[in-house]
Amino acid sequence: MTLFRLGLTGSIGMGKSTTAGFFRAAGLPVWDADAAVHRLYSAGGAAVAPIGALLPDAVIGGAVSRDRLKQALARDAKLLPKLEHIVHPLVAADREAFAAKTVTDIAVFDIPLLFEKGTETDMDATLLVTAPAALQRARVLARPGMTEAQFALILSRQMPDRDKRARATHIIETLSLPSVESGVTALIAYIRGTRDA
Ligand SMILES: CC(C)(COP(=O)(O)OP(=O)(O)OC[C@H]1O[C@@H](n2cnc3c(N)ncnc32)[C@H](O)[C@@H]1O)[C@@H](O)C(=O)NCCC(=O)NCCS
Ligand SMILES: Nc1ncnc2c1ncn2[C@@H]1O[C@H](COP(=O)(O)OP(=O)(O)OP(=O)(O)O)[C@@H](O)[C@H]1O
Repeated sequence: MTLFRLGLTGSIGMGKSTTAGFFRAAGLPVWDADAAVHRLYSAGGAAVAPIGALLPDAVIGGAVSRDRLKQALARDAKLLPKLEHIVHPLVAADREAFAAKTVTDIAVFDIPLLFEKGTETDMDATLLVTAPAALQRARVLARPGMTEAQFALILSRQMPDRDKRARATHIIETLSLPSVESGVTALIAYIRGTRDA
């Protein structure tokens, strides 16, 4: 049976990592796009040399410095597409290597920018985790070092939750841990049921 790819996404603080944990607990492998970028940027990672060729200052001690990258991105609006041109094919290759060695029937791909970057076309279905705006806000502002201004800036750069809701195949409201756990169990059973049918 071919691998069923479930793309997991949601805006900041909506509960992607927590929900991914329930899929792992149910025995499904989870690929994490943010973790893949961290691997690619770390010493020996495949993104270090090409980013160093584009921006020598962004490499410190053999690894990409995210602070230096952010400073450079703030100075030059044309830099992000160039960076994406390097990073996105490497991220896609990491994802495909993971998929190739996966032996389960379903795998979960935790991708914060799933809809923003159009990656949903590589998925068999998408799952949006969401919550009321007030709950999202309370969760994010509870994080150490997070400010109202920073939260507003991050939100302004993400696709609005209502647009993500319109695009998603499945939606789970992350109101409580037990409700998410049962939502995950039901979704896995649903996907398996549709494949067996
Ligand atoms: C800009 C960087 C250095 C910021 O790193 P940092 O550790 O501070 O934050 P983090 O990665 O969690 O991103 C913070 C927020 O920025 C937004 N963001 C990050 N990359 C992008 C992008 N390519 N386009 C739009 N928004 C982005 C996300 O909404 C995210 O919530 C880093 O995100 C980066 O190198 N991005 C380019 C690579 C990329 O496209 N990554 C996305 C996954 S493929
Ligand atoms: N179902 C839930 N019930 C109660 N609390 C939750 C639930 N899901 C997430 N939370 C809480 O909300 C906060 C954000 O959750 P999480 O880190 O999973 O979100 P995220 O979408 O991965 O965030 P980010 O986009 O910032 O990486 C955490 O404090 C977490 O404990």
